[in-house]
Amino acid sequence: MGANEHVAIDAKKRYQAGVLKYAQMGYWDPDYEVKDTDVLAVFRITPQEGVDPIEAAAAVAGESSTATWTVVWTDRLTACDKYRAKAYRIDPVPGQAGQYFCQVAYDLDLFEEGSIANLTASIIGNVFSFKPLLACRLEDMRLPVAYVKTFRGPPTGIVVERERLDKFGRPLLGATMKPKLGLSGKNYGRVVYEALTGGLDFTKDDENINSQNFMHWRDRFLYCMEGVNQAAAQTGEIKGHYLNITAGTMEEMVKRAEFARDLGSCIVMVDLIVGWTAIQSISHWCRENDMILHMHRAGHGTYTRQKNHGVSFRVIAKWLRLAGVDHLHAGTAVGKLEGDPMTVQGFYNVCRDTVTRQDLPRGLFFDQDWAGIKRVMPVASGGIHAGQMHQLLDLFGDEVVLQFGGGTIGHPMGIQAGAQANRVALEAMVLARNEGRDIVNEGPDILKAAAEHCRPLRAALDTWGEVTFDYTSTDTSDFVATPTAA
Ligand SMILES: O=C(COP(=O)(O)O)[C@H](O)[C@H](O)COP(=O)(O)O
Ligand SMILES: [Mg+2]
Repeated sequence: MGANEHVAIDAKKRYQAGVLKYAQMGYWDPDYEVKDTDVLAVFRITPQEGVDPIEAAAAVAGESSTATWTVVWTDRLTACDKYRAKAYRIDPVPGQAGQYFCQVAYDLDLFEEGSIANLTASIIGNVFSFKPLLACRLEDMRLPVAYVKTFRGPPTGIVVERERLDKFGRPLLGATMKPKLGLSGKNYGRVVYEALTGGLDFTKDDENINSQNFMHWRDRFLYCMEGVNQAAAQTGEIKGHYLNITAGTMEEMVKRAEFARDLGSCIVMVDLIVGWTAIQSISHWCRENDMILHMHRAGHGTYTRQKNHGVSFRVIAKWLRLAGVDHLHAGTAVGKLEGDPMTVQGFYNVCRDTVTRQDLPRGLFFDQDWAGIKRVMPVASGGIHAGQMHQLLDLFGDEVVLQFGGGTIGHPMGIQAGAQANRVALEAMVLARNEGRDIVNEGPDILKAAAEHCRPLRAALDTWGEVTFDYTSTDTSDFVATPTAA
């Protein structure tokens, strides 16, 4: 390696035709002073054998901002010194030979206001396929206040959602319809009705239910809203069903959203796979129409789970808060799907904080000021049951929707009993916590005591009490000695 390979080349030679190292082109600047208005990103890079890590970091900065593989004289027609992103820091990943965290600063002028599509086209546009890197992962971002303010964020937010629902001081309860596919509209609506009358606040379409032949979307909407309205009338509580409006075109999504609104639904749902622009459009629609927007993160595991390559879910959560969702699936830690407890708590902080603080054991590299945009209600869903209520309340607190799909509908005494078991378990645990009891250690006893007066809860504990999903987590912190266990 030449002595000056990391130093930006002399101004006179800088724009001569030919190939220079990215560091020599000015994309590595260890003395760079980060500005409050800069967009910051931290990437985990694994350079190929023999590739200099600093040059790899400079290449990431270059290819995610202005550079290409060779010098171009047209740089000189631009404010290129400003527009060039700067890799300014590189650290070996603790305990992972060959991996480095590199930090890159981007000038605010590089980004269009209010467009996640534009942000992502730069930050994750090309670099993840770059040949000198074996792998690359976007670990975290710091979005400056000036940039955050160009987004409208969640249309409803946690405070207004609770006011509309008139429910306070406890997590909300939901259930995903099962089986995921195949029910007719009438049977489906019956499941909604049973679950809501049993004590849940919400029921939910599954990610892959749209408008298949066994149940067209209008049937689903009509029967679900009949269930919602009947349950609300019978219980005296406000109820909702997340009507999934995911469809093949934006026009069709809006058509379905309008029908949901006209039927009196308080909430609609989309899947992450509809894409950033569609999410922002439907978020604006929800704001105009006073609707809560539920986001199912379908598909995320394809690129968020493996630590060496992809995009961390904490970054996806940040983008989704800007794009404007009210509910976001953010993991359970104890359930059937990937989720290291502290890593998952980091996702929850991104959703719920007014200012998120740097917290390396939870995977948060930066302080993030949310500049007053509303907070997102995280959703814990995926293989959870009443027997885990103490763990869920301890891990996530009150501002969360706890969603038990199989853990409601699979109850041996029926769906309504399944919902009752969850509501009683939740209320018993919230009461115990409020009385100052140690719910982590006493949780199983608190549940047993509540079950003495509630046969459905007893049956739930007998059926699922011993069910756990004890597997090693993949997406764990690099800054704690041993991965945390639930
Ligand atoms: O259908 C379910 C859960 O059903 P059940 O409660 O029967 O397991 C959801 O799609 C998952 O929660 C998604 O996972 P995540 O929330 O992690 O994105
Ligand atoms: Mg599902």
